[in-house]
Formats: sequence, C-alpha cells, structure tokens
Amino acid sequence: MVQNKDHDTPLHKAADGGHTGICELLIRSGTDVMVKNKDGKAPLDYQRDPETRRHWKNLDKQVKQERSYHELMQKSGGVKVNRFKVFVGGKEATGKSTLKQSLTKGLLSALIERLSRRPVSQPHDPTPGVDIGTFHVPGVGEVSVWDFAGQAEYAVTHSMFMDAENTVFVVLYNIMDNKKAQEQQVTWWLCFIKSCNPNRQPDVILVASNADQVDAAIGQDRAALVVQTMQTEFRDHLRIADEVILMDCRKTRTPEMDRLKSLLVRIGAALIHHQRDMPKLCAKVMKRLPKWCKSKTSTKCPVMMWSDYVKEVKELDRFVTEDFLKKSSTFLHHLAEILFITPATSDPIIVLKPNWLGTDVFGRVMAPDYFENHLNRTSEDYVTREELQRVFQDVADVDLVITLLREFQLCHTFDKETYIIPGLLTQNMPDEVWQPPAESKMVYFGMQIQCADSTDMLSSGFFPQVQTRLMRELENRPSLWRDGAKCVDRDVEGLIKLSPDGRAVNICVRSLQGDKLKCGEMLQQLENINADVLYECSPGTGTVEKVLSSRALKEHRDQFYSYGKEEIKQAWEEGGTIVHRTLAIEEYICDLLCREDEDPLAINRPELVQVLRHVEPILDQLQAHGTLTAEECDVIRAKETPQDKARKLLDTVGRKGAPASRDFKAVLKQIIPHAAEMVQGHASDLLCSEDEDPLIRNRTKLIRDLTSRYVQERILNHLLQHHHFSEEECGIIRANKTGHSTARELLDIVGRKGQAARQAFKEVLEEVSPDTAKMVE
Ligand SMILES: Nc1nc2c(ncn2[C@@H]2O[C@H](COP(=O)(O)OP(=O)(O)OP(=O)(O)O)[C@@H](O)[C@H]2O)c(=O)[nH]1
Repeated sequence: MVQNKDHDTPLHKAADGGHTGICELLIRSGTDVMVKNKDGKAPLDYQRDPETRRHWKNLDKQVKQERSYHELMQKSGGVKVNRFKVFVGGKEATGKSTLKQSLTKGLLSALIERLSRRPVSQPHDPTPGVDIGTFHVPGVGEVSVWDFAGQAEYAVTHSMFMDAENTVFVVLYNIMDNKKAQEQQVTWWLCFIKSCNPNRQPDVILVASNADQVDAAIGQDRAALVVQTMQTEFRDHLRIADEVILMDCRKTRTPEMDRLKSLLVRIGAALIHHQRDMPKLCAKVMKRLPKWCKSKTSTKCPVMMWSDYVKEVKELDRFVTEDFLKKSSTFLHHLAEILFITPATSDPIIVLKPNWLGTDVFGRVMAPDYFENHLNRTSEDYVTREELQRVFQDVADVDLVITLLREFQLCHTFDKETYIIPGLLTQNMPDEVWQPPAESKMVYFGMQIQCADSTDMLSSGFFPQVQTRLMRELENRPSLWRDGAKCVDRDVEGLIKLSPDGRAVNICVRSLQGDKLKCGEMLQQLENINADVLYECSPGTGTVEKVLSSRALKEHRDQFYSYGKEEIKQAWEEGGTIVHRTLAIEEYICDLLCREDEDPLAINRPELVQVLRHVEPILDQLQAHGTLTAEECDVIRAKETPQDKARKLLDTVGRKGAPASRDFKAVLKQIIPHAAEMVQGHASDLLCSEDEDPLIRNRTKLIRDLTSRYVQERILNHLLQHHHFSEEECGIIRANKTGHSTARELLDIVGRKGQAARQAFKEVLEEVSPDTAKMVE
C-alpha cells in the first residue's frame, strides 16, 4: 500500500501498465483497489475490461471479508452454529408458501390432516417481499426458511439477501404450465441466484408443484426434462441436484416430501460440515436478536439505533469496542442475520429482522397501489413527504423510512420535500425526447452493456438504482422513464435506454457542437455509473461491452446496432473502416470511439494541434510513403489557419487506422520528435491493454473458454503427466468453487511457469479446444 509522490500504489502502476497478473497477485495480497492517487483515480479506474473490473472488485471484497473474519476469530474465538438456510423461490402462485407450510408441519398435524381428509387447498395469499422464519423441519432439523415473493415488483430487493452463505435454494415451478413458461421462470430464478453469488456454486433443488393435476408418468418426464435442461445450461455456475421432484405441495406425508427432506439433509450436512465457526460475539448477538426484537423495539419496526445497540451488546461483553462491534455486525449482515446499514451522515442503523425491510418497507414502495397516480408515472410524478408519511404511518417514522430508501438507492430528493422513486415509474420513454436535430454538426457515440450469455441477467433492481445514481451524481437533473433516462450537460446530451428484453443497456451521447471530448467524458461517467450499480446488485452477472454504430445513432434507427471490440480492433489494424454486418454500412473507426483513451489521435489533441504548426514537410513525407493521397494533402493545405491544417491532418490520418497512425508517428519522429511522443498510434493501445503475454492479453476470453470442468481436467491431467504441474498445484486449482475461478487459477499457475509448461498447455488445448489454443500463441 506504499504510495509514491503522486500517491500511486504499486497496484496503480500495475493496473496502468496493463499487468493483469501482477494486479491479481497484489489484490489477493490485500492491496486496496479503491485507494485514490493525486488525480483522484483508483487502480480500478485503469482497468477497462468490465469482466476483469468486476473480478477485481469481488476479489477485493472477498479478501477484506476474509481479513475481518480472521481478526474477529483471533480476538473473540469461534463457535459452531449448526444451522443452514433454505431459500424458496419461484414465480407467483407456484406453491412456495404451501410447500413451506407442509415442510414445517409436525407429525401430529400431518396425521390429523390426513385422517380428517379435509380439503388441503388454501386460497392464494401472495407473500409480500420475503417471509423469513426459523423452523424445526421434522426429519431435517432446525432450518431458517426464506420464502421469496414471486411477483416481479418485489424482486427489486430480493438481491439483498441472495448471497447468504450456507444456503440451499429450492426453486419451484408449476408442472401444469407449458414447457416454455416453465423454462423461462426457472431460468429467471437461476440467473438471479447466479447473479448474486459470484464466488460460489450454490446448491439448487428444482421442485415441480401440482403433481396431483397431472398424469404421474407424463409429469415425471416433463420434470426430468426441466432438471436436465437447467443442469446443462447452468453447469458451471450452480450445483443443481439430479433428483426429479414432482409433488403435491399441500401434502406433508408423501414419498416425494420424504425425498425432498432427505435431499435437504444431505446438502445441509455438507454445508454444515464446511461451515466455518462463527465469531463468538456474533453468535451471542444472533442468539439475542429475538429477545431484542420483543423488548427493545416495537413489533412494527424491529430497528435499533447504534447507541442502543452498543448498550445492549455491552451487556453481553462489557469490553467490546465500537470498531470490533462494527466488524462483527458486518459479518452478521453478510450472513443476512441482520441488516447493518451505515449511512454516510448518521450513526449506523441495525435492522434486527431483515424481512421487515424487504416486506413492510420495500414491499410497500414497490407495490404501486400504495401511492396515488400510479398510471404512467414519470420522474415528474414525485411522491411527497406527506404521502410517504401516510403510507408508512403504521410501520416506522418517515425519516427512518426515507434514510433506508436512500441507503438502498431506491429514492432521491432534490428538495427534501418531494421524492422520486424510480422503481415506481411506469411510463416508457416517449420517442419525442430523442429526435434528430436540425444541426448537421451533431456527432453521436455510444456503447452497449449486454448480458454475456443466457445464464446472465440484469436484475430487476438494476435500472431503478442506475436512475437514482444519475439523480445523485449528475450536475443537471435527468428525466426518467421506466425504461430510459435522458441527461444534459451544456451542449452534450446523454441517453440511457434499457433494451426491450431487459438484457442490455444502451448508452449514447451526442453533441450539438461536435465536441468529441465532452461526449467522451459523459459516456465514461454514464458507463461508470452503470458498471458500479451492476456490480453492487448483480456481482455475478457476466457482461460484454460493445460499441454502438454512430451512423445508426445519427440516422435515429429504431434499434441499436453495435460492433464487438475485437471486430473494431481488427478493422483498425486493417485500415480504419468497418462494415456493419446487418446494416451493410461502412463507417470510420474514429467516428465510433470518443473516449480519450480509446482514440490514439485524440489523446493530447490540443497539444498536437499547437505543435504541428508547419504541416508541409509532414504532408510531403506522408504522401511519399503513400499514407496520404495528393488530393488529401491538397484538402489539408487548403485550410486557412495552421491550427485548422493540423486538425484536418489529424482527422485524415485518424480515419486510416493503425498503419497510417504508425507511419504518421514515424514521420513525426524524424521531423518533430517531441510531437511523436504525443501520438499513441499502436493498434494495441486501442481498447485493449498493451501486453506481450497472450495469457494476459486474452485472459478474459481464455477464462470464458476454460470454465468447463471436463476441459480443465484434461488440461490438469496432461500437465501433471508431463511433470509441469505438481499434485499440490492441481489440488489448489481444483479447490476453486466455480468454473471461472478454477480457470483463473489455472491460467495464473501456467503463467508463472516457463516456456515448456506453456508449450504443453498449448498442446493439450489443441486437442480439447483448438480455437482456444490459438489464443495462447
Ligand atoms: N392442487 C395443488 N394446489 C397447490 C399446490 N401447491 C400450491 N397450491 C395452491 O396454489 C395456490 C398458490 O400457492 P402459494 O403457496 O400461496 O403460492 P406462492 O408461490 O407462495 O405465491 P406468492 O406468495 O404469490 O409468490 C394456493 O391456493 C395453494 O393451495 C399443489 O401442489 N397442488
């Protein structure tokens, strides 16, 4: 963490130089990814690849949690807690609450129910938010069961609880629904679970409800198909149990229920076996929570303020320091036992029952019926403080509600009287807010963040939170709609639009004055907000960044059209123009990229314009080399002022891609050497870090290609057999929980070996995955 005079840490330097492997090593060793240097930049700001950024953030979080855990254990010692959690998810009315009741029903009531032959159906009473309780499940033991509401509006807050450790996820679907609906619903929940659990492979049991409504054999076949399909789709991310469970959720004493229970026992035992001891103070606090709920808080609002909480904990341990208690509370928050909220402007708040926040607070905010005027709501239709007071009067003090909503980025106020809650917006963005302008000078740029594959999703909370951040961070108030946002900064306008299927977000910027640099600044700011929120609410979601076609944006086509970054890099190398596959239009690469660090001739452009006072000798040389044609040189000469000549020269060279930029740099080296330093004309500067090592240069793609366990095993066995890897190294690699982390470890270890090991790695890749082998050349 040592810093130089510019306040750079070694991690800043490594990240700036694109040394991804060294960065990984430093982060694993505990270097902070967020520490700022003199320019206000954190190491993370130097990493442009979103996948790697997210990986670094996750790693950083993991390392910090690990450190804090060890500190707690060292100071307070640990105890075993033999309890695991069962999360029950699935679309509305699939039988989640019914299953929970049947699971937890005691032997006696199950028998009475059976003997009395009473109708077991209950009317459907939707669960608002998350219903949590600790139950004794006969045949299983003490389990904390979390019943998640199936309605989409509540999903906004589900992600707060979804990454709890020691959890078995039960996902329900109705066997009576058609195959497509079943697959869509189950996929949605599995994507959601994956998106919240980046560092582990959670256990999932799929349960089909309504067995009583279908012929047993047909139902069994359908359910088996769902299990098989989902196992194939999510094999690298989730451990989906092989068992095909099709049941009548209303019944307790059935063979299917017994099978489900024994599965829970088996998975639960494995979780408890690997479960780490809990720091003693945390265990003591956890035990006291029900008592504090009863005696220290009102039943309607199980919230403690920091000073009361400290006082109570001091009764458990009178020597506890506030710092230690904060760390212990963060640990309990991580286990989702409490919510430990630390607002920037006030003391921490402790929510003793997390589901209270999910159900009574967020549940009400998200269910639009509580607020007036909910049809076609836009950001102009704010909620007043009085309205909030009315809606929450029987739950909590309005100031507390507002603090909580703001902490979870669910609302924003500009005047402390009116509140904008993006989750409530219902109106889609009207076409007229983004129309072609009269000015022809207008330039457009854009990028797209897209889900990487079918197992990824932008979770429901993502876009409303992006909108809250826009209101907080932009200088001018943005306009918001359900699926879009528009912002303005002087002559630059920005548009953020969610795709209709919710799987991509398009960000575009335009400038009336053709100001490319200002466009670049706004694009970067908007992209950072999107990337940060995505990390916070879906750290496990894989995304791909693309560049939007500027021409399609300018023509205001009804869809967004994009280019892959590799495609652009290749086109830049080959001459600077690119043809869109679907649109069959050609455009210049330099018209697509506006961020300073992406465009080699945009960096230092103002300085270059000043330095290139006499373009004549440069033009002669460039024409002699065939880089520029005589006509192009004439157009440049025809400009009136030296600055305009320089600008035209830079634009003309910039349009011709990497070869022309390299020639230009070489000519400058002879004529004005210090100007040559300002040109970053290497193609590899563009979009990707300049790294010699293919394992680093292609790391993201390699990781993606090497996530299959089968491929990994083939590689490990080969490297072991040829004595490049030891048993111990293979063990370290195999100990990783997910396919992605195993691939990363594998690449790290191969990367540290010599040429012979790399050659062997390439050989085995040529056998198992020839396309991947090309990337290590
Ligand atoms: N016949 C039959 N009815 C079922 C079965 N499972 C649930 N039901 C009925 O389906 C309706 C909805 O069940 P719930 O358990 O409330 O559904 P849920 O998934 O908790 O719904 P949300 O709380 O809205 O997410 C109730 O009327 C249940 O009695 C089943 O296996 N067979």
